[in-house]
Formats: sequence, C-alpha cells, structure tokens
Amino acid sequence: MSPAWWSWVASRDSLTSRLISAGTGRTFRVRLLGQGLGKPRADEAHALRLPLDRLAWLREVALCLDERPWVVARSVAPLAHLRGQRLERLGERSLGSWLFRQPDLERSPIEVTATPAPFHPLAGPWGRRSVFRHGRFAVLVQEFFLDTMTDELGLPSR
Ligand SMILES: C=C(O[C@@H]1C=C(C(=O)O)C=C[C@H]1O)C(=O)O
Repeated sequence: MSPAWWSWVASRDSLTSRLISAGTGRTFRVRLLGQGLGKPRADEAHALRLPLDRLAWLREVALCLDERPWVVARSVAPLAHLRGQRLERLGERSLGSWLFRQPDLERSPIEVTATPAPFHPLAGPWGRRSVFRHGRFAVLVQEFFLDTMTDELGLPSR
C-alpha cells in the first residue's frame, strides 16, 4: 500500500472528520442508502463473534463530498447489544460523529481488504473494517474507499 493510502486506511480517529478536512471547500454529506433490521452476512457475524441466526441493525451509507461518493460504509450492530441506542434516528447524521463522542469508546484492530464492497457496485482501491465498543454496545463498521476519492484527491491507485 502506498504511504498516502496507508494514512487513510490505518487511521483510527474519525473518518468523517478526516473527509471533511480533506474535502476543503466541498460540502460533506452522509447519504443514507438503507437501514433496518436484518441478518448479518456470515463474515460480519464472525467479525462480531455473533451466532449466525441473530438479528442486527444494518445501516448502509455513502459519504459524499459535493454529492459525489468518496466512501461507502455498512455498519452492523447486534440487536442484543443495542442497549436502547436509537440508531435509526441518526438519519443522515454521521455515525462517527456520535461514536467518537462516547467517552469509553474502544476500537479493535483494523482489517484491510483489496476486494470491492460486497454491498455496493462502485469500485475502489481499499476496504477496511473494525469493531467499535462502548460498554456493551458493539458495531462493526466497514468502509470502502472509492475511485472518486482517488481521483479527486490525486491519490495513487493503491
Ligand atoms: C465511523 C465513522 O463514521 C462514518 C459514518 C458512517 C455512517 O454515518 O453510517 C459510517 C461509517 C463511517 O465512515 C467515522 O467517522 O469514523
């Protein structure tokens, strides 16, 4: 991986904040692609150490700058761990801006993939995922960087 991409892919602070800074002058927006209850995919359940038949709250978004998607993300929060968090009320507000306000937030190591997002048609160089926990609440956040971001920031292809 190029150093330029490494600084994006390995970053452990809020991607929302980083995108807003990098997008100088462009308008940031979370576009909600879908949310609701459903069964996680097998690899998602595995990452969360969740039995396969359990329901989770699923949320898919595109993180856009000037309406162009730079990152697509899919988040999976096991229902049993939701603990009254009203995540469906987030709407088009960033999950990250809520998560990073939680004082006891923990983040697992970040796993990286070069395979494209299994939930979205747009291509890109890298994807990553990690699990955030605060208290008993857990959410798997999967983020895929898109070719639009590569082009607009003049980043190397990988
Ligand atoms: C986890 C973060 O939140 C971002 C916002 C998301 C959302 O609103 O659904 C999803 C993934 C993230 O890229 C972050 O800012 O780091």
